[in-house]
Amino acid sequence: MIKNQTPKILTIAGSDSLAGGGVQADLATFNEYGLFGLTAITSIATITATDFKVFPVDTDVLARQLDSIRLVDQLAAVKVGLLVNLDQVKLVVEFLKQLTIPIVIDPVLAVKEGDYQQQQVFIDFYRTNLLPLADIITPNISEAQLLTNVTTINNKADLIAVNQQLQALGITNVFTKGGQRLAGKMALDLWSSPDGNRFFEKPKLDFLADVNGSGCTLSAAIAAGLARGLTMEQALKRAKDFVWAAINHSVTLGDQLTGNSVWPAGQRWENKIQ
Ligand SMILES: Nc1ncnc2c1ncn2[C@@H]1O[C@H](COP(=O)(O)OP(=O)(O)O)[C@@H](O)[C@H]1O
Ligand SMILES: Cc1ncc(COP(=O)(O)O)c(C=O)c1O
Repeated sequence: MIKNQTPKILTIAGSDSLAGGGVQADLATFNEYGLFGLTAITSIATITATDFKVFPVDTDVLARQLDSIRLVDQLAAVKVGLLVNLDQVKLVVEFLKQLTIPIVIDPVLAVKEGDYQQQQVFIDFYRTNLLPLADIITPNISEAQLLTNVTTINNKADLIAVNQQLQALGITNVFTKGGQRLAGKMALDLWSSPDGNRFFEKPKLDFLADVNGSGCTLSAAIAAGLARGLTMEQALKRAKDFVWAAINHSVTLGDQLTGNSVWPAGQRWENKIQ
């Protein structure tokens, strides 16, 4: 048998039928990076014109998916997205503890697609037990606030303050996304590492009301870059450019849906049409 050594990468996340975010975005991103993507699905999210709902997968079913992933040799990295309840967090903590590969956690605790927000008891457990296992976490501003006692984030100094609190939890790298939520002409994010703070900025794409899947795509791209052997700095820079192109080429799904779904093929498509 010919051995195909394409690097393998895992996402543990929910399904998004509109395919802006969730495992759909993750797999599409992994493909763009030339990786073979595996999935452990935690939930099914449904987005309609009026609401965002999440239906958890049974704990046993998630456990079985993780058991089959354990049979896979040499995963190159893992990304964690939407986890829905404490049992899921506990399972994922035990799974991640056995790994020695880069772990990227996107703490999906509040989404712009609806009024979904996790309970405090969940957040407390998640913060103490799951997040310190990550090589990097990628909260948006709302999530960074939920995870700390910082109540307002309006500028660079606030981003630095919130990242400091998150690092104090034992998390080595924190990448907080100002994104669309932070006022200004630039989409500004802050990476804090043991070596200090570094801002990432790109012009804000203001042609649309909302972008679905930008956070999922960014974290998947960071994990993919690390799986490809990039340094953290290189992986972040590449991911920021990648998600910018994915937003720039996002797809309008229908007049009744407020946001576009990001398209991870954006950067490749850009190169093709130039
Ligand atoms: N309108 C935009 N134009 C350019 N970049 C954006 C825009 N909105 C978000 N981003 C970038 O996309 C990435 C994901 O951020 P964000 O959308 O805030 O995440 P989330 O989906 O978790 O809320 C960040 O790098 C952010 O700066
Ligand atoms: C399964 C799932 N995870 C995460 C998200 C968050 O997406 P975003 O990347 O827009 O933060 C969504 C949003 O639709 C989702 O459906």
